[in-house]
This record gives sequence, structure tokens and C-alpha cells, in this order.
Amino acid sequence: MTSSKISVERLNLYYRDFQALKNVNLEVEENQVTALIGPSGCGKSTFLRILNRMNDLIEGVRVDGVVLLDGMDIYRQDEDVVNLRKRVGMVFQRPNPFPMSVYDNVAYGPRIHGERNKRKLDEIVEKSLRAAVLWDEVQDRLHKSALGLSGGQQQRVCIARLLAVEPEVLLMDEPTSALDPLATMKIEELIQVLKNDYTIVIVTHNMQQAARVSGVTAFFLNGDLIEYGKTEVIFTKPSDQRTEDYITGRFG
Ligand SMILES: Nc1ncnc2c1ncn2[C@@H]1O[C@H](COP(=O)(O)OP(=O)(O)OP(=O)(O)O)[C@@H](O)[C@H]1O
Repeated sequence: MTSSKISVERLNLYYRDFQALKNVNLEVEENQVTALIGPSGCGKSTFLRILNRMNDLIEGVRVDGVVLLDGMDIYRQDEDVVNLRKRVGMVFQRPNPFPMSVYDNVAYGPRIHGERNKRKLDEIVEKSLRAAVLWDEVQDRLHKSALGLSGGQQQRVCIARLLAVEPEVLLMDEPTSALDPLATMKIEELIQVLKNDYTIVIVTHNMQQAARVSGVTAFFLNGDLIEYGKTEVIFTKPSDQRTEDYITGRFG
């Protein structure tokens, strides 16, 4: 049995008069990894940002349609956007730890949300770093700058920073595009572990990566969601010719 964590219904997004998403309908399953694939400019990142209202920060954006998170519309007027972004956190292409220690990066969110107790913060930092499979690598350098870590470690600091505020959904926008193959593999392994506790939506340009990490794949083209379904089906027997052309490398 699977259930939807997020339901997107009749979603349109405009950047001023340019329509970047066209009548998109998609169910994001709970405790599943959903991969968004498609050629550059098709609207993957725009769609990802819909899910925690990051597009609100871009001038000239207009959204219509419905996005339900656990059945509640996140675009309703009284939605608490700060709380929404705590529940639906985001990891970006380039690791972007704050220029502060590893510890302070991870403690940042809980502190903002009012946690002051040192012992409690220590616990949260350790738990989050363990969950991001980074603890063993950084436990003796917690108070050194996160910027001194490798790219892959920095990306895991960013993931630990998210986990520290106990999100429900993790949005990942090409999280390995700036990483070498070994660091990429570690993040992919981490995604497999995290999906037991979180609902994950990942944008990737890398089709092998989508096939490796996701259970569901959605293919976008020019702002349309062409189709989505079980990853193995999308990659072996897609129902739309355009999906087949894309996954077999005929364009994109
Ligand atoms: N801030 C913006 N203002 C105007 N147009 C934008 C803005 N951001 C994106 N677009 C346009 O919306 C469309 C979708 O862009 P988006 O970045 O979502 O695509 P993408 O599939 O994630 O691309 P990529 O794989 O290259 O990151 C593109 O045509 C892009 O030029």
C-alpha cells in the first residue's frame, strides 16, 4: 500500500507571461524517492520549488492550481511558509554550508526555532550527522569550519542541517552535480537510507542516477509532465514516445 504525501493538481506556473509549468498533476508517494527528469529548461527545478513555495521568492511568479501536503493546500492564504519550509526542506546543486563550524551549521535551524539547551543541541547535532552518515568523518572536527570539508562532506552537512529541524519531505535539486563519482555514490547510498524516514523528490540530469535511486520517475518536457510511474516501467516500457526518445538519448 502506498499513500500520497503530496498531491499536485492542475498546477500552472508563470514567470510573468512565460508559462513554465502547464496543468501538472502528480502524486508524490510517502517514503518513496521520486525522480524528476527531462531536458534542460523543461521545468524540473521550477516544479521542485513549487513544493515548498521557494518560487514565492522570485519576482513575477504566478501559480495557480492546488498542492496538498498531507491533504492541506500549501498555497492557501493562511499557510505558515516558514513552517512549510521546515517540513519540506531543500538541498541545492552546489553544497552551500554556512561559513561557520560544522556544529553551528547543524544547530542553526534548531536554534532559530528556539532551542537553547546545550545538551539538547549536542544530541540533535550528533543524531543529524549520524543520519547523514557523516558523524564518523567529522566528530573530531565539529568546531572547525564546514567550508574546510570536501564537496561531498559539505553536501552531507547540508543534509544534516535539514534533518536537524525534523522535516518530512526532502527536495534535492541535482544534489550530486558538483561532486566526484565517489562522493556521488555516498549521497546515493544516503538517499536509499533516508527514504525509510522521509519522502524525497530529486531532480537529476543523470538517468542512471534516477534509475538507481528512485522508485517513481516523472518525465517533464517544455513545462508538461509527459508521464510518471514506477521507475522500472518508465525506463523499460514508457507509454509515451517522447519519454522513450529521451531515455534512449535521442534528445536532451
Ligand atoms: N526566474 C526565472 N524567470 C524567468 N524564467 C525562468 C526563471 N527560472 C526559470 N525560468 C524558465 O523556466 C523554464 C524552466 O526552468 P527550470 O530551471 O525549472 O528548468 P529545469 O528543467 O530545471 O532546467 P535545468 O535542467 O537546466 O536546471 C526555462 O525556460 C527557464 O528559462
